[in-house]
Amino acid sequence: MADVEAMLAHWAERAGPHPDGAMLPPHHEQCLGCGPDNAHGHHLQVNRRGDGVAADHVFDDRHVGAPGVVHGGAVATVLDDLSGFLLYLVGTPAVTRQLTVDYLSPVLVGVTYRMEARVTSREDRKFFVAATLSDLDGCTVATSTAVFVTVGVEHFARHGAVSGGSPTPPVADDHRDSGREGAVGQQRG
Ligand SMILES: CCCCCCCC/C=C\CCCCCCCC(=O)SCCNC(=O)CCNC(=O)[C@H](O)C(C)(C)COP(=O)(O)OP(=O)(O)OC[C@H]1O[C@@H](n2cnc3c(N)ncnc32)[C@H](O)[C@@H]1OP(=O)(O)O
Repeated sequence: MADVEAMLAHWAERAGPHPDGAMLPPHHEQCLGCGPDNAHGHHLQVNRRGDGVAADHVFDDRHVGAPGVVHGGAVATVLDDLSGFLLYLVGTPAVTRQLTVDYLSPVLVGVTYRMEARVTSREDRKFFVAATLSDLDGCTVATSTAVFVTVGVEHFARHGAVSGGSPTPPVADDHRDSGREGAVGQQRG
C-alpha cells in the first residue's frame, strides 16, 4: 500500500487552480496517457480551455492497428486520459467508471489531431464527460462519453504507488472500494 500522505502531497501540488490556457500537470510521471517518463506513453500535453481541456496529438508507429491506422485501444486511451484532466477543473481526484467510444472514421498514424473534453453534467459523486478527436479540418473522427466517479486519495494509496515501481497487487476480496470514498477537493465554479 502506498502512503496516503504522499498521495495527498502528489494531489496538492497538481490541484491548481489552473488559469484558462494553462498547461495542466501530468497525472503522474509514468501515466500511459500523459506521463513524460513513460517510454510507451502518448505524452499528452493538455491545456485548460475555458471550462474544458484540449490537446493536440500525433499517434505514431507504436499505436498502429491495421497498417497506417491507429489501434482503437490507443484512441480510447487518449480520450480517457484527456477526460481525466477535467478532474483538475472539478477539483477532486476521480477515476473512469465507464468509457464509451464511437469510432467515426479511421484515425491515421502521423496526422495531427485536436482533442477536446468537457464536463456535461454532474450528479453527486459522478461527473459525465464528452470528448472529441478531430482532424485539423474540423472533421470529427472519434468521440467518447465517460462516467467519472470522484474518489479520495486513499483510493490510490490502497491500489497503487505514486511513482514508478510495481503497484500493490489487489487483495482477492478487496478489488473494489468498500465504501463511498470522500473527495479531497472542492468543485470550482
Ligand atoms: C495515480 C497517482 C494518484 C496520486 C494521488 C492523487 C492524484 C490523482 C490524480 C490523477 C488520477 C486520475 C488519473 C486519470 C487517468 C485517466 C482515467 C483512468 O484511466 S482511471 C483508471 C480506470 N478506472 C478505474 O480503475 C476505476 C475502477 N473502479 C473503481 O475503483 C470503482 O468502481 C469506483 C471507486 C469508481 C466506484 O466504486 P463503488 O463500488 O463505490 O461504486 P460503483 O458501484 O462502481 O458505481 C459508482 C457510481 O457510478 C454509477 N454508474 C456506473 N456506471 C454508470 C453509467 N454507465 N452511467 C451512469 N452511472 C453509472 C453507479 O450507478 C454509481 O452511482 P451512485 O453513486 O450509486 O449514484
